[in-house]
Amino acid sequence: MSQARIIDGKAFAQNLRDRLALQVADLRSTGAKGGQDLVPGLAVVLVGENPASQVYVRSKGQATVAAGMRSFEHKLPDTTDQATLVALVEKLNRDPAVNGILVQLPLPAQIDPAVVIATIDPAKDVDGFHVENAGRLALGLPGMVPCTPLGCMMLLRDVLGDDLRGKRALVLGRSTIVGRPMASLLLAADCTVTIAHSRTQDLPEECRRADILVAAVGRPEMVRGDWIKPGATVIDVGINRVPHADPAAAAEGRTRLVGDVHFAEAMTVAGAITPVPGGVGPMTIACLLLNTLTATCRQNGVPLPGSVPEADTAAP
Ligand SMILES: NC(=O)C1=CN([C@@H]2O[C@H](COP(=O)(O)OP(=O)(O)OC[C@H]3O[C@@H](n4cnc5c(N)ncnc54)[C@H](OP(=O)(O)O)[C@@H]3O)[C@@H](O)[C@H]2O)C=CC1
Ligand SMILES: Nc1nc(=O)c2c([nH]1)NC[C@@H]1CN(c3ccc(C(=O)N[C@@H](CCC(=O)O)C(=O)O)cc3)C=[N+]21
Ligand SMILES: [Mg+2]
Repeated sequence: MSQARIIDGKAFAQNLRDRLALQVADLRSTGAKGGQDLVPGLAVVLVGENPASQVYVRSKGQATVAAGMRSFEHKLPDTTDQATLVALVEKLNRDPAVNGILVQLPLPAQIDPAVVIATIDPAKDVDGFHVENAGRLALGLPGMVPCTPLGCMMLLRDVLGDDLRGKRALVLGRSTIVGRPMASLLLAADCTVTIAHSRTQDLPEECRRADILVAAVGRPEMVRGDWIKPGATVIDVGINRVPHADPAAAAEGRTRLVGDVHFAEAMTVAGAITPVPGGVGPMTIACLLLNTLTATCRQNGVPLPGSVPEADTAAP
């Protein structure tokens, strides 16, 4: 039986991070010569004690420092009110050492994420969640592109290159942070794009038509092998923690990560597929660093280093 190529997002992300670190070092010395502080700074704000969020925030901070950037972590209690968080974001907007701001989601129930995101200076919005950046992406204008879809797009370009053009792409999920921006990026890459969601009729059949399948539903292993077109490229965004496969381990409360795609089944049908873990997740973090570097260059009127990929939609 045929076996899909496994797309090594972890290795791709590490390679990108290595290149970004070289560019950050360059910027640091360029700035030092010109009396300018060009060291990219990323502020990450975490409200509450969600254990998964704590893990992500820690790994973002580590990746930021490893790339030679400055990391500013702000941890606020679960009981923080919206006005306090908005005031912190406004302070970060004014801080010239902070080039990128990320407010970790989800937020506690008393805080409206839309209000907080609207407060972030669009130029520092390295998540690309602000209405201005979302609108720019939808219109095909340059702006900050959400990290996860951007990372998916880099992997697709690596696998398919110019063959992306004209391909039938299906995005499963229509969230504002993954599905919708992903569809915009695929459209900008000249794919023929369908967006599917919980109201889609005959989802398996929609999936089977796709040359490119991007799954972002948050349902463990929902996409089965027989939903996939033979030879298709499958990008699995899902991060789902489920009980360990070994019943004894599961009984001890141990868990494992699975995607939204049934990986073993998909391996026998797809042409290429991202694993979970080690696929899209590491790309999200690398793209956060990329966006932080891009934001720093734009804020300081410095050209993007040549070897840094243009993170914009509009770029063909
Ligand atoms: N690797 C990474 O870096 C990241 C991974 N993730 C992961 O990606 C997944 C998706 O995240 P996110 O977009 O935030 O999720 P949301 O819950 O915001 O959106 C899920 C989408 O999937 C649709 N959906 C849910 N159930 C079904 C179903 N049974 N059939 C068809 N469509 C369905 C929903 O449809 P409707 O709109 O109709 O409700 C919705 O559009 C999660 O597993 C998340 O953990 C998220 C961010 C980053
Ligand atoms: N404002 C904001 N921006 C985000 O980008 C954001 C967020 N909030 N809230 C939560 C989601 C989720 N997310 C992930 C990032 C990295 C991995 C990642 O590195 N995953 C590893 C494994 C991690 C593990 O073992 O738990 C992998 O897939 O290989 C996963 C998920 C970013 N998010
Ligand atoms: Mg700076």
